[in-house]
Amino acid sequence: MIEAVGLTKHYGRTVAVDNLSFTVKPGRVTGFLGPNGAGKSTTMRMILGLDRPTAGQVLIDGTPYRDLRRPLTTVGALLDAKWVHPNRSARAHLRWLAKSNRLPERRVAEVLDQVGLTKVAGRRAGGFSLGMAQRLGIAAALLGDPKVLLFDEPVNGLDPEGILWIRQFMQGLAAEGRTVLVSSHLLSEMALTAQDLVVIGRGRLIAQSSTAEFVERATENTVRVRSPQLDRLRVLIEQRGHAVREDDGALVVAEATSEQIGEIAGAAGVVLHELSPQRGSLEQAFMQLTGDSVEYRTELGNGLNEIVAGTDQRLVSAGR
Ligand SMILES: Nc1ncnc2c1ncn2[C@@H]1O[C@H](COP(=O)(O)OP(=O)(O)OP(=O)(O)O)[C@@H](O)[C@H]1O
Repeated sequence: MIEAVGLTKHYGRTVAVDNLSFTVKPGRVTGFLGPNGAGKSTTMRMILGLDRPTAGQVLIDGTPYRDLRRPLTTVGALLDAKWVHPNRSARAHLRWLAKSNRLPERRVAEVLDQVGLTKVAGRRAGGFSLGMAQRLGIAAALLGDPKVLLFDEPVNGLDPEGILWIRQFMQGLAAEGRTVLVSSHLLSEMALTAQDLVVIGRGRLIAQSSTAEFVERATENTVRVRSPQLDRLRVLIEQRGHAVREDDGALVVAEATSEQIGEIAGAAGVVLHELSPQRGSLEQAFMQLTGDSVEYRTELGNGLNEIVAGTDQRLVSAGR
């Protein structure tokens, strides 16, 4: 479990993280989302004790990082996959990490096996592809068998196979009861990977909820319908009080279910060629809720107040 309470970080006059409170639960993959410059990396660095909060605190299983007696056995992190000596083999890199952190050497073989690098463990890490380097970074994070794992942009630049592997691996770690926090810009990927979300903008909390709830609350549910009798159908639907717009030869009906539209059509004997409920995407929900907090739009408003004005308080409290 990770608990941030009133977490704040100033760099000179820049407020990178501003009174941020959230909880990351064990047994689930939690996506950490926010536009560029939102403060995700700064928050992750504070969780890992690499940056000192200006105010507030963040606890890992109830303890601040700096008070952990053997940090790698509590929390593992992948921040930068290229952080490895290029001439060292993968095995030598992990052995060095294990030794300097007083972890048993048998863990090296175990984690290499876990991430599928056993066969190439003797090769120089500098020659690794990005996908292999990510696996090595994950192996390093797992060395101390920690209950809490942090991944900063783990799928950036990976091919589809690498992305799928990381997704399933993170879900496997969560299924073992671990706490998994993962930041990513790839929203469609996060929609598939993360059960919960913490969304921030300009250092402040925008939403904390399950992924499904986040999408549902921030986007509109519509029904798309096509018919050779489109004009007649449109009149019938509008008579029932639904807002309708036309899109590429189809009608898009707001705030309706496919059952309702099917019944309206059926009762009037109107033939349908398509009747499909449209779910909002994580991208739409994200744009809707973070639109005001994108860093380069600063000149449009008066900074942080804007985000709070655009914040859906129900989402902030949801999932607690
Ligand atoms: N060491 C630093 N010194 C000064 N300002 C910093 C420092 N680190 C971060 N910042 C500023 O703090 C804000 C948050 O940056 P941070 O890197 O945490 O955001 P992010 O959400 O990780 O962004 P991205 O998605 O682009 O990586 C930005 O305005 C950034 O310029």
